[in-house]
Amino acid sequence: MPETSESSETSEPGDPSVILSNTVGSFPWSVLAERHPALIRKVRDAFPYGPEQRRALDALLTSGSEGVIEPLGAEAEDREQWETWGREYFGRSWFDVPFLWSESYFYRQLLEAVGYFDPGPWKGIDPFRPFKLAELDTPEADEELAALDELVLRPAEDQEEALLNGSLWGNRADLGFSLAGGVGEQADFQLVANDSELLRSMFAGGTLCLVADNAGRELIPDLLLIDHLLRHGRVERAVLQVKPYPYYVSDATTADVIDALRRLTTAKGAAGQSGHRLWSALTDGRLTLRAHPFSCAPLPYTDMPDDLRQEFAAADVTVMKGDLNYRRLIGDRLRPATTPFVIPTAYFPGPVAALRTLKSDVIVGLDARTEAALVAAEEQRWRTSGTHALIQVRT
Ligand SMILES: O=P(O)(O)OC[C@@]1(O)O[C@H](CO)[C@@H](O)[C@@H]1O
Repeated sequence: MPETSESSETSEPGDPSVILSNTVGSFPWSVLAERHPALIRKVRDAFPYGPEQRRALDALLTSGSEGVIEPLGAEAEDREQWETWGREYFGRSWFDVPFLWSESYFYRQLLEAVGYFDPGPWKGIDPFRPFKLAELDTPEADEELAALDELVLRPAEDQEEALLNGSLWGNRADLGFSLAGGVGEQADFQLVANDSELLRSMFAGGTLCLVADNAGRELIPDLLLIDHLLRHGRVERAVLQVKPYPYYVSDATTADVIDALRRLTTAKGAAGQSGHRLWSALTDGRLTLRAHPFSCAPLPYTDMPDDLRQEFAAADVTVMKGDLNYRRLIGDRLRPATTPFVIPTAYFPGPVAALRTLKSDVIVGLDARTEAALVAAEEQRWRTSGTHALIQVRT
């Protein structure tokens, strides 16, 4: 089993333990101790930030590895919000508080360091944008879009299956996905749970809420799937939830949706047509964007505010994309992998599906044989390697 720690302050009686980051060598520890410093250096190199921002980035580097969690600056508009979300963690080591919380707060602090929210020249400059844009501009992205020309010649059902797979595998760590490959041969091989038939039976003309994950080469297939579902009357309306500000490096914001749409509308053939249809769907309201502040909250969806709860309740099906949304949907806690998916999602106010490649320790809904086979083949590496995926549904 992956290494975890238990904290009497974070685990309710009878509940599985909340994942912390204080076990050296564990996955969460590696994210804080290795990934975050590497990301700070990457961002530092990607922009000609002045001395003030560089100093702040260096301070975050030091704080993250050997310091304690500090509150946001007095002028930060969301200072109070973050206090509500976890003032008890201020003054503690980043490694000793829930992994979900410290990871989220790291991104908020990184934006603080580069002046993303401050009045001034760097306001609103997404520190991750160069990496997101680069993904849209690759020969692989061109090939994937060109492959749509053949896909649209196939029966609508096959297209839907391929696009669902494209959306799922777009979430892979390497962001590779293939719309062309026979309907997901490789994907099926690596799926550890597959409720795709059930999910597709829920596309029955109502409202789809798709909670987006990454921009770039994950968002493109998400948009293509939405276009297909709208075009074929599989859903009447779609709501695409994105992040209100840059988060977890590549999470999609409204600006990223626009970049992805531009990439589509300027493509030739079927991809271009799809882009134009999506553009119209946004303008006539069949597709709407939402960027709720809770989308960047360091908390599980069990704690969502009422207005967001109502939004999910109004959807006929909500599709949660990606690993982080999965952690937030079921709670960032270690449960037995065979726990039925319906148990940790019972609170969710409507039918919900998870489309996720496995990139962190949490998982539920496996059958015992699948888990045993995975462990026999890979010990626990399958949980975090990004080479396995799942589609799980709670009706
Ligand atoms: O939500 P995504 O994009 O699928 O994955 C995000 C993610 O891999 O990033 C973290 C590491 O930084 C993991 O803990 C996490 O779940």
